[in-house]
Amino acid sequence: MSSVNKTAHPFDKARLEALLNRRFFYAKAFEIYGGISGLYDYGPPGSSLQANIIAEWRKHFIVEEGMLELDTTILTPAPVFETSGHVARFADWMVKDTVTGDVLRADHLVGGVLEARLAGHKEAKGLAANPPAQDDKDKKKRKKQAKAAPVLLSDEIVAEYESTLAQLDNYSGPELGELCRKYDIRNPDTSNVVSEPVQFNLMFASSIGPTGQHPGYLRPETAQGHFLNFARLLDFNNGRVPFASAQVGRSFRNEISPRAGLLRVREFTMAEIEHFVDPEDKSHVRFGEIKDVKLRLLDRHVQVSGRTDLTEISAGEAVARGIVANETLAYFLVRIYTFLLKIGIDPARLRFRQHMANEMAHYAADCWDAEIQGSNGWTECVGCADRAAYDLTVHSEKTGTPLVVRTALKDPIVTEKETAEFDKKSLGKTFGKDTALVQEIVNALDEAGLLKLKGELAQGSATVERDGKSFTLTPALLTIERKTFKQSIREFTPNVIEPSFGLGRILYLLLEHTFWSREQDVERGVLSLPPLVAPTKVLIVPLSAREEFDPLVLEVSAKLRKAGVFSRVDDSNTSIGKRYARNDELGTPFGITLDFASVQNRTMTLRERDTTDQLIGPIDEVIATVTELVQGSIDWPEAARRLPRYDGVQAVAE
Ligand SMILES: Nc1ncnc2c1ncn2[C@@H]1O[C@H](COP(=O)(O)OP(=O)(O)OP(=O)(O)O)[C@@H](O)[C@H]1O
Repeated sequence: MSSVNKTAHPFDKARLEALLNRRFFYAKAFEIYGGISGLYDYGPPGSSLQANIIAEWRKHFIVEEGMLELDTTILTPAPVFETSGHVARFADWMVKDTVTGDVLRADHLVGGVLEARLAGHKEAKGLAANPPAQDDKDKKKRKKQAKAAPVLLSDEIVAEYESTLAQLDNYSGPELGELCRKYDIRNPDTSNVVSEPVQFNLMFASSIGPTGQHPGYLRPETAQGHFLNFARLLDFNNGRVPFASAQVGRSFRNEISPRAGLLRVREFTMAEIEHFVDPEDKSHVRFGEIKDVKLRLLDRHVQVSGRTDLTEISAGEAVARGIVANETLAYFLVRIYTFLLKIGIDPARLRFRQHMANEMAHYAADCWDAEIQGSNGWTECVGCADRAAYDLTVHSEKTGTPLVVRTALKDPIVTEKETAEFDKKSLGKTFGKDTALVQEIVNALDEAGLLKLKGELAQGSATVERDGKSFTLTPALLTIERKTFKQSIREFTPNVIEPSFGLGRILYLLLEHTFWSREQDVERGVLSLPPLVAPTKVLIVPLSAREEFDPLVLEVSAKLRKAGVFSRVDDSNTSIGKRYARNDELGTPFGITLDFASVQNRTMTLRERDTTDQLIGPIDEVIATVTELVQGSIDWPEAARRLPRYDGVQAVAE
């Protein structure tokens, strides 16, 4: 079989972006009206790719883990986000160019400028270390580089910049303003000074109903829909925890200056899981199945020292050593990891980074982000947080709805305590309208207070007082006795562990990870998408448009459809090589060629995208083989053992 060199050409982002645009994976929305930053439409291959990622996500999480699926509304009344804290705190810091008024996100500005300076420093160091220019071309290149002004920095400043970058998510607005002044950070587009950072809430406000009587927001995450339905979900799950709910849906964030394509947009699809668990038992029944899987972790202690080296450690050890807070959180980190690998993310460019203590949401107990490395550096693609009992508690307090779990205790708790019992009739006769007040005073007493009162009553009478009024009690009105209580129900608010996926970020970085160009021709881009998520699984290519091919094309299409394999026919007038090249760009993993031999002998060839190797066999055998390839039950070397290699002339792609 042919070997493939996927790294013959360095990754070229511009080439990938041109491909994605040409093949309409996605494009700026409202383009003919000039477009709006941060809004994108997905075209046919992008939509299919996203749908296939979601289908696998549903299988991997909802089906495999028996989760409860939800589809809750996007439009949300304002009180929900007032209670959840989003109205007060779901905000970023922005600065304004003091001359042009351009708006920039403060942490991104600081990060971008410091990173550029460090890159310039590295370049300047490289230039200084280089031997003198060899020829005129080299001289010109050096001159051009010098113009771009890479500046050498002192070791001290390099260390300061690196430590600032490592903690960028930690800074408050005033601290970001201070950094801008200290390091003279200006708008890179204009070199103008920027204003002091001010907070900007990222939610899109709206109003519900014709008179605007219900202010609302477009949700910035799907999570609140899970929490508000908690009582129903718990009931659906027969009153027991742990269980998880899951939802795939749109979220909206009015990002300050979205500039990174699909990585930062204003409307995006999220897939979120809320796993409700007993706060006293965060073990996971299936932890044993995954405990030996190794993860690449960047924990907070490493980051504090400004380092970024990864610890490769099994999930079991990470929990045992207290690096990951509990089994359930570690279980989800592994499940996120296996999902991302399945859809084609390169494991060498995937890590889990722990949030620093003050970077976490104020209520979170621990938080890890699955970060994927791409041409923009490391990007958070999945947040995995232990949100403790925060959300259920605040919604319950606000609405008065109990959002708790009640479980029968195996060993009931037996307690003894002094208990006051009133003779209500006599009490009413004696104290009239003050009866309730007297009861309130006695009921508010603690154990010591009740014992004191009991002693006084044993002497004949006792006096209680409030607000200058005093009341005399006798054993005929009140008795205090020691009683035994048995508690057989435990009531608690569950904690929530939340894996939250941004599908657009994953999709774009997957495209980066799978893109390469053929060694012999850099123009021939390929997307090596796994069959599992590839938009089209099989391309059917009739050698010519002659009518005698039609029945075969129909037959093969129908048989693939019956086998559940999504195929497309390309009977355009271009050469077979061009048709395959086009589908390599679309990530189609397999191609079937129908030629004259197919008509005569009922054979057809099967091509694999990455190697361009071809096999040949009877139509039904090829269909059976490609079906298994698409299902992932066999790989290409196994297919090559089943079917003879084909080196014919007509159907070869090159
Ligand atoms: N503006 C956005 N565009 C695309 N995806 C996003 C955006 N904001 C968040 N996401 C996705 O949603 C996931 C969960 O959201 P979360 O609130 O944890 O992100 P975040 O910490 O606010 O992200 P960031 O710090 O990058 O703005 C993220 O891991 C990411 O994949």
